[in-house]
Amino acid sequence: MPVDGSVDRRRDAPANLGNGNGVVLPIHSARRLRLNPNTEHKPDSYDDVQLEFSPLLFSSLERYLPPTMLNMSRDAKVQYMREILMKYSPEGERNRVHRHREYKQKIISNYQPLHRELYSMHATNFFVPSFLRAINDNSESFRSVVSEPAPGIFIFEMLQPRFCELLLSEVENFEKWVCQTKFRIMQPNTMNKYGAVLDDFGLETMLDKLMNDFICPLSKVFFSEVGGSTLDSHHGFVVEYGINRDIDLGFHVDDAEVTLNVCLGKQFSGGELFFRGVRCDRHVNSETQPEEILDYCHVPGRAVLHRGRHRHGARATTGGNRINLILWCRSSVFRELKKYQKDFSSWCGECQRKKKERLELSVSATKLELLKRDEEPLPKLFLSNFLEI
Ligand SMILES: O=C(O)CCC(=O)C(=O)O
Ligand SMILES: [Fe+2]
Repeated sequence: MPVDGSVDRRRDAPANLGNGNGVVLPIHSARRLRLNPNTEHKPDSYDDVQLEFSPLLFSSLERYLPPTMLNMSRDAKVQYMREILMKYSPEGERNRVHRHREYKQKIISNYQPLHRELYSMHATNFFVPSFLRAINDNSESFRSVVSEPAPGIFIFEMLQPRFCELLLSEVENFEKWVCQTKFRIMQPNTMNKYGAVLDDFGLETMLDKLMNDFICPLSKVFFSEVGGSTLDSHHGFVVEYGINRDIDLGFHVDDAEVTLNVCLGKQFSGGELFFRGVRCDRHVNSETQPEEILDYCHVPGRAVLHRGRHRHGARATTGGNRINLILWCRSSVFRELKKYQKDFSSWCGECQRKKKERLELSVSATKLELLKRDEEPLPKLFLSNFLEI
């Protein structure tokens, strides 16, 4: 925890521009964008286009193009869409995204993956059967494999030991390459110095599938009030603790709506996660209530799923090495809507507590008022109205 005991707010990790939701404003009256996307249209792929916006954004926006433009050349469509996007994205942000794309491209075209099978989703090789079954069935069957030791913290067996081994060895191989080539890589976030961003060396597509097909079904059920039904981008990384690595992790909230944290191994002691209740921006440093305290011991292969705003930290890893896979899942829709709201009592523990307090106060004030009225003779009109009801 920082010296003043406050919660660290993590700086935005490399932002993904999302899937283009909301970029549907008419620009030229002659060539207006559609209000609703043409879901039947199969957009072009823009993967090879080296521009300041994500290729996915172009593909999504293409569905909103005026019908007359759909059969135009890809270059013409790019030019038109880029003009629109430039109007909505500040220059600093565009440059940052552009530089980050170049950085990733440089890594991906030089780094030779060790285990290619990790780079696309092979669900039956990655996940334990109980998890797969629960996802494939329905929301009722999640409940049988998931435990909830404190409200909003869900624990379940997720990854096969073999998958954990392969991922650990891929990360080791990547770090060896970084060391040999002296490539300067970005740290996973503002607080973890050790570890690597998996999205940056080619695992982005696989992690996107992990979020969409395996985390979204759970977060729709468990976290719908914080954007769990509209997750549309992620930041995926591993964190490493032990000797010559990070020791612990201070009290913080994640830059995520929903966080998946799975222990990959290896052997370690200590490193427990501690949770202290969910908070909105305004209440992030408010007191913890006794019922909000939970300590959790990591077990390899086992996952913890929680709201990004659930305040937490990790205690010192006192022996061995601990490596965890973290997937911060974000919802651009939720972030946009949040700007217009003040009351977060559907998920912030402190907003809830304050609301309850206000309600109790107003109930006792009403009771007092009624008692006072009881003592006075009731006016006729009031009495007859009352009797009619
Ligand atoms: O070390 C852990 O398990 C927690 C990591 C974490 O909270 C984070 O990276 O956001
Ligand atoms: Fe975290």
